[in-house]
Formats: sequence, structure tokens, C-alpha cells
Amino acid sequence: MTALLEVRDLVKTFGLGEAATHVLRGLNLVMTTGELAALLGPSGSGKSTLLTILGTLMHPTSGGHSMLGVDLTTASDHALTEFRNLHIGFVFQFHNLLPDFTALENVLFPTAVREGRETLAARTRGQALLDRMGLAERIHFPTANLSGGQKQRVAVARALMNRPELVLADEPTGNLDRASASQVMDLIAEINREEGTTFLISTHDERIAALCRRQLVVADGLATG
Ligand SMILES: Nc1ncnc2c1ncn2[C@@H]1O[C@H](COP(=O)(O)OP(=O)(O)OP(=O)(O)O)[C@@H](O)[C@H]1O
Repeated sequence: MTALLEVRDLVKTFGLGEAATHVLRGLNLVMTTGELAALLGPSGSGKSTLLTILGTLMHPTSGGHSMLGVDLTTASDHALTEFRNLHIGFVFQFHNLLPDFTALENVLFPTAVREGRETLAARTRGQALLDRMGLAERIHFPTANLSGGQKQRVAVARALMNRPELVLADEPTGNLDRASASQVMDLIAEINREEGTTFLISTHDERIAALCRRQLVVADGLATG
């Protein structure tokens, strides 16, 4: 197994002086390719903060991380955007889908932006992913007309579209009922097995955590597990 991700002495402090919140306090973490990991910890412990930094969407106060051997600590914003588009997929609870666009258009959007056009290969993969998500009948529906569980499955398909090595999911099942949550999670586990995609999934749900092979806990600004 190769190291996919290495986090070194990650510190994140919000605010200054007496108003400062010390969220991450020198967190270290190594993840290898193909892991399916849950990110656990009390509310406010820094799970979203960690995911946002790993997704290169926010800079740490100090420390840093590398992914695929690339040091992302010192990379320019332009290089980070390019790296993120190529290698990282995101699934958030409030999935950020474009409501007036269809499920398929939403899934194809990141690839079309990256390549400057929509290719047949992309369309084929987008359709196949939505099919796997059980949404074959819904691909041409505007996402505004889909249920919460269906929207979340569209968001998973969109995150997987570019074959990212790492998918960061922030409470991806947080607003779903039990049946939809386990459907989304089953699909994630399937893609992990079949495509070797690495997942880091923050959750408060012990059933979701139990489906992951690794349980990481963030507490007191550090990660264990
Ligand atoms: N932009 C910000 N400015 C100031 N404080 C922030 C900011 N973002 C997060 N925080 C603080 O950092 C701490 C960690 O927040 P974070 O959202 O990472 O926790 P979490 O573990 O994801 O929580 P939850 O499980 O409730 O989603 C909280 O105390 C939060 O108030």
C-alpha cells in the first residue's frame, strides 16, 4: 500500500488573542491508497476544518500535508485548484447541486469545466455512475425535483466523475433517513472496493462508521485511530 496522504503537525487556529479558537493542535495522519475511513469526534472537534484543509480549500495556521507525493503546503492557489480538480472529490451534506440543471448535467459539470467541453467518454461515465446510484430513470430530471437521498446520490456520482484518488465526505448522510443513508453508504463501499478510491467520511452515525474499515477520531485537536 502506498501512502496517499501525509499530514504533519497540522495546526488551525481561528481568531486572535483571547478570542482565538485552537481547533487543530498539531494533528498527524497518514492514509494509504484504497482506505475507507470514518472521521469521528464530538461536535466542534474540527472534522469539517480538517476536511476543508485536506481538500485544499483552506490554509492551515501551520504544519501541512502532502498528497500523492506533492507538498500542498507551499503550492500556489492556482496549483492547488488544478490539483483539487484532478485528484479530490467532495461530498457535502448540502450537496451544492445546481437545482435547475438535470442530474446528468450536474454530474458532467466538473469534467466539462476541466476539459473545456463535454466529451462522449465523460457522458458515458456520468450515465454509468448515475445508473449505479440507482438513478437511471432520473438522469434528465432537474435536481430540484429529486428527493434528499436521490440528490445525495447525484452528489456522490459527481464527486466520482473525474476518478479522484481521494473523496472527502462531510456528513454525507446527515440529512437522510436510515434507508437512504445505508444506500448511499453501500454505494460508497462498492466504489471503494471496485475502483480503489480512498474515502474519508465524517459522520456522527455509528452505523456508518461501522461500515468503514478504519475509524479515525478527532479530539483535543489531534487524530487517533
Ligand atoms: N471560519 C471559522 N471561523 C471561526 N471559527 C470557526 C470557523 N470554522 C470553524 N470554526 C470553529 O472551529 C471549531 C471546529 O469546527 P468544525 O466545523 O471543524 O467542527 P466539526 O467537528 O466538523 O463539528 P460538527 O460535528 O458539529 O459538524 C468550532 O468551534 C467552530 O466554531
